[in-house]
Amino acid sequence: MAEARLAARGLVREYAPGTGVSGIDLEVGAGEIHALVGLNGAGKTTLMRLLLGMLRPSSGVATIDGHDVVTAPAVVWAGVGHLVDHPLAYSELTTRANVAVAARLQGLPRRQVDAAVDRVMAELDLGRYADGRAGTLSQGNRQRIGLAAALVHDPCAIVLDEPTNGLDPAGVILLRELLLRRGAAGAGILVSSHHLDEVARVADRITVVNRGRLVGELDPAGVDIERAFFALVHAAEERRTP
Ligand SMILES: Nc1ncnc2c1ncn2[C@@H]1O[C@H](COP(=O)(O)OP(=O)(O)OP(=O)(O)O)[C@@H](O)[C@H]1O
Repeated sequence: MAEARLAARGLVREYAPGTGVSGIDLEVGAGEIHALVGLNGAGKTTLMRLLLGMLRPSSGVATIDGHDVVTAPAVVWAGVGHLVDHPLAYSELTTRANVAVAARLQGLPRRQVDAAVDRVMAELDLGRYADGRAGTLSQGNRQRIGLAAALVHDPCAIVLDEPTNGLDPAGVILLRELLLRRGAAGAGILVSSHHLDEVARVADRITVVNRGRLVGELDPAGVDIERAFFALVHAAEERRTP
């Protein structure tokens, strides 16, 4: 069987008792869009940081294409794209220069950069801001730069934490189509969101995180996804009550 693009096995990372994540087993296969949903503070960002090697687990293993993230070689990281926390954009550089720098930092050969930058800027409708300094752009357009920077090198493992943050309805649709296109092309995509209806439109699987644990899955084709979400969360809370 093919290696999962992203996998967590028994991942634990506690900040203080009862915080962080615990006992996480998760896989994102090639061509799969896997969404994480959960209340504020549930542990989604922590899990994504562990999967990206930004945080060391207390125990357990995170892998990308079968490589432990702690020791994965550069060639593996060249196939990873992520946007976790705030989009990183150099405010004095133009939009185009920011995305080009990201492409180079992610190992794209110099001769491929211009075409890749053009392509991803078109995907995110950033063309009209290409020569504007990032520091002068709106929050939503800076988010688009962050997404373009994460995706410019055509990664096969993608991790996006609340990628619709700040996006207008047109941006949400562009992102949706982009994710579906990348998934269909074989990328494994892990995405978190608070927008259950939007998640249901793109995700193949939806996993619910509650108090640092995975507590169940939602059917993306289900009729009342909000109700199903709260049912899982409440059931998890009741199991915790002594
Ligand atoms: N650096 C840190 N130090 C201490 N506690 C932390 C730290 N980062 C996160 N936590 C705690 O770990 C838990 C999970 O936080 P995390 O940011 O992963 O949740 P989240 O699901 O991404 O939340 P949100 O939806 O609000 O973004 C919370 O209780 C949070 O307070």
